[in-house]
Order: sequence, then C-alpha cells, then structure tokens
Amino acid sequence: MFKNAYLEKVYGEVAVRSAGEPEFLQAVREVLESLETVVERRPELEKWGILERICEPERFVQFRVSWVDDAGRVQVNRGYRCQFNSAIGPYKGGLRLHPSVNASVIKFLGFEQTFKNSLTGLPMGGGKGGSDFDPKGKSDMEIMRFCQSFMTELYRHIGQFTDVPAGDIGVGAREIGYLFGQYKRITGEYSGVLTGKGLSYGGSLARTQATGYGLCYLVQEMLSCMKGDGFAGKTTVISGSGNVAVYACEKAQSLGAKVVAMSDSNGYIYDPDGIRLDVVKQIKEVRRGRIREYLEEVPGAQYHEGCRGIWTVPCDIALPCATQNELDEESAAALIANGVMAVGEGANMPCTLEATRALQAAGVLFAPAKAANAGGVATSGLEMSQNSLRLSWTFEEVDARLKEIMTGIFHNAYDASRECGCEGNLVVGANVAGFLKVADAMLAQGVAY
Ligand SMILES: NC(=O)C1=CN([C@@H]2O[C@H](COP(=O)(O)OP(=O)(O)OC[C@H]3O[C@@H](n4cnc5c(N)ncnc54)[C@H](O)[C@@H]3O)[C@@H](O)[C@H]2O)C=CC1
Ligand SMILES: O=C(O)CCC(=O)C(=O)O
Repeated sequence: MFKNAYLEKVYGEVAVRSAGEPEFLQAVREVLESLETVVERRPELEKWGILERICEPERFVQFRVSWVDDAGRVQVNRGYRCQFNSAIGPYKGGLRLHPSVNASVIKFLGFEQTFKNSLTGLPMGGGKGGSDFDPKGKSDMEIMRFCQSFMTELYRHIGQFTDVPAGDIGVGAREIGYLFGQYKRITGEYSGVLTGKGLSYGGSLARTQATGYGLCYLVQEMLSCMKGDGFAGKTTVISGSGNVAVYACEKAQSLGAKVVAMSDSNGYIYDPDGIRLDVVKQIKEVRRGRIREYLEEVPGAQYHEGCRGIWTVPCDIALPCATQNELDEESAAALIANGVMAVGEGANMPCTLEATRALQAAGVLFAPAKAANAGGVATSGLEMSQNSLRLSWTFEEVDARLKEIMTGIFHNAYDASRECGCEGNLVVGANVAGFLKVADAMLAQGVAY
C-alpha cells in the first residue's frame, strides 16, 4: 500500500492500535498516502517520530451524560472530546450530536481538523467532540437539559486558551446557546470559549454562512484556475439540507448555478426548475421538518426515498454536504457517466477512498474536505479574534476575509501538489500543506523525555 517503509510501519502500528475504528483508519491512510515525497525529503520526520505522534490524539475524554426527558425518565448518553493536536494553537473543532457518533468517528474528525485548521493559516490546533445523543424528535427542553448535562462535564476540559468547541451535525445556534449558558453558569467566566454563538452574545456575522459560502469560493477558484470556468450556468447537486448544504446552495445560486437536488437522511428532492431555497430554509431552519415536505410547496418537484440516489441526478458540479462516506464508488461511477466536471466536499470525508480515486482518475476536478470546508472553522477563528479584541466586524468584512482565506487555501494546496510532482491533485496538496505546518511546529517544540 505504501512505497515508503516508514509510512508502512506507522500505518501498521496505527491499524493495530486502532483496530475497530474504520473511519479513523480511513482518514489516517489518506493522509499518509499523500506524504510519500515529504518523508523522502525530510528524514528528520522519522528521527523525531512525527508521524507516530501526529496520528495519536494528545488526549481523548469519554464521559457519561445523564439527563431527564419530558416524561421524567433518566436517559444516559456517551459524551466525547478528542483533543488531537495543539502544536499550532488551542484545540478547535465542532461538537456532533448524532446516534452514529462513536470513538472512531470523533477521532477521524479530530485528525482531519488538525490539518484543516492548519490550512486556514490561523493559530488553531485540532479537536472534535460530541455524543451519540439523537436530537431528532426531541423537544426544546430536552435539548436544553442534554446540553446542560453535557457541558457539566465538558467545561473542565475546555477554555478560550485551551480548547474552543463549536457546532457540527446536530449542533447549531440553539445548542451553542445552551452550552454557552451552562459554561458561564458553572465557571462565572464570560469568554470566547465556544464559537458559532448568537450575535447578541459574542457571535460573528457570517459564521452561519461560512462553511457553505467558503466551499463555493474555493470551488469557484478551482474551476477558474484549472478550467477557466465557474459556477455560472452549471447544473449543481448538493446533498444534505443542513447548515453547510443550505449556504452552499445560497452561494452557488448567487454565482449563477442552477441547483436541482438536495437531500436529508430519508431521501432527496429533484426540482428541474431549480431548488427554491426559501422553501428549504422554512422546512429545515424554522419547522425542523423533512425534505419531502418541499413537495407541499412545490408540487412540480419530485421526491425519492433513500439518499444515495441523489448522485444519479445528472449534474456538472456535485457538492456532498451531508456526512462521511455518503458518496461511494458506485455513486462516483454514476456521476462520471453523467459527465460531472467538479466535486467539492462540503461534509467531512463524504467520499470513500475508492470514490475519490475513481473521480480523480476520470479527470474530475476534486476539492477535498480539509481544504473545501475549512471556511467554517476559519470564520470561527475570526470569531475568536473578535472576542479577544472585544470588537464585532461587519458581515462584509468577515465575508471578504473568508473569501481571501479560501482562495489562499486553494493556491496553497495547488502549489504543494506541484512541488510533490502531482500538479492539480488537491488531495495530496491539501494534506501536505496542512501537515508541514503542524509537523514543523512539533519539531520546533521538541519531545518530552
Ligand atoms: N457546520 C459547519 O460549520 C461545518 C460542518 N462540516 C461538515 O458538514 C457536514 C454537514 O454538517 P452540518 O450541515 O453542520 O450539519 P447539520 O446537522 O446542519 O445538517 C446535516 C444534514 O445532513 C443530512 N443527512 C445526514 N445524513 C445524511 C445522509 N446519509 N444523506 C443525506 N443527508 C444526510 C441531515 O438530514 C441534515 O440535513 C458534516 O460532515 C460536518 O462535519 C464541515 C465543516 C464545518
Ligand atoms: O468552527 C469550528 O470550530 C469547527 C467546524 C468544524 O467542526 C469542522 O470544520 O468540521
């Protein structure tokens, strides 16, 4: 699998130590496969055990979260925080609430976050957390009690200078508000300990839009530099209908794309006239309903059960924005057969390794998640800066910085791919560029013995 013996050894050790953690091993393998030329050029990486260290979280906390439901019954969930790497700044990364959350998922997300945060150019280490709690169907009071109980343990592990969580799947402004309130209640401290906060208590303008907008800024730059093209006039398919998907749709449409399909975990809608985002926002952001309800407002659209079918919808640009491994080799084959031109990963690791390889081999432009969805955490970094300065920047100011950061990430990854001898392979480029900054900081900081 690896040409280089050091990479083979490191991956073998991780595979033994993390047996039973498939998502984590998938993420590690993808990064290590990108580092062949780097380890050849930099023997000090092996001497100082950088790869062994970078693949092992600095700290992994697992805890019980007990809370009382509306019927007065005690419920128990499992909470996690993985503090993966603090070489370039305090741990930073979201919290995910979803029944599929386990140690493997949290570790893969924390590992990816380390390199993604490095690519933003901002001083943030990598972390991730969450719980197997399922927010679907829970009342507002149940969500509040869960968040308060979760923070009652989490607060001792986080802080504005140590670890700054934010949202992810199942965690939006409402949950961040409950988490922040409980942190403040327990510690008596008013600080930028979380990002994605409401605007009335320290949140940043444009954080809500940032991941989706940022994805489109990077894809637009990739299309422009690598194909002399852009979103204008392109048929686009976006999976998911949560935070990332909704704002990717908004920006793609404003850049002239025609978005024809979106989905949730039950199925997808196809609207040949172009998705009406006001309807999707009403369903998802206001009513917290299901995507099939779109047909009540737009009877001319179609609804199909099952979410993978969305990749059979013909399109020029595909933006997977739902969850990990949602786009497999079969889906990639369908996209290629329909002439897809570019894929931009809005979700974390939405394409399987096989799907990524197939798309790249077919000459499809491919923007990997670490680069493409870094706009969310980059804007969280800007929220931290504003909190420290006790200032709020305008929407236009934050959006302009976001755009600059995303175009910078594209060029950084592109240049790194050229230096590695595989010009245009942004998977390799993003992994190498993200890795080198973290590795150099680890080398500079030494190893304790
Ligand atoms: N919110 C953020 O700022 C960032 C999020 N991400 C990633 O983007 C992805 C989406 O996150 P959010 O939009 O924040 O979550 P969200 O909770 O707002 O939305 C998730 C959406 O995906 C749908 N979904 C779940 N499983 C699905 C499946 N198998 N097929 C189709 N739809 C499915 C859900 O119904 C929901 O509409 C995740 O991978 C997350 O880690 C990455 C960077 C930043
Ligand atoms: O805004 C943040 O801190 C984290 C965003 C996130 O979870 C991600 O980039 O996957």
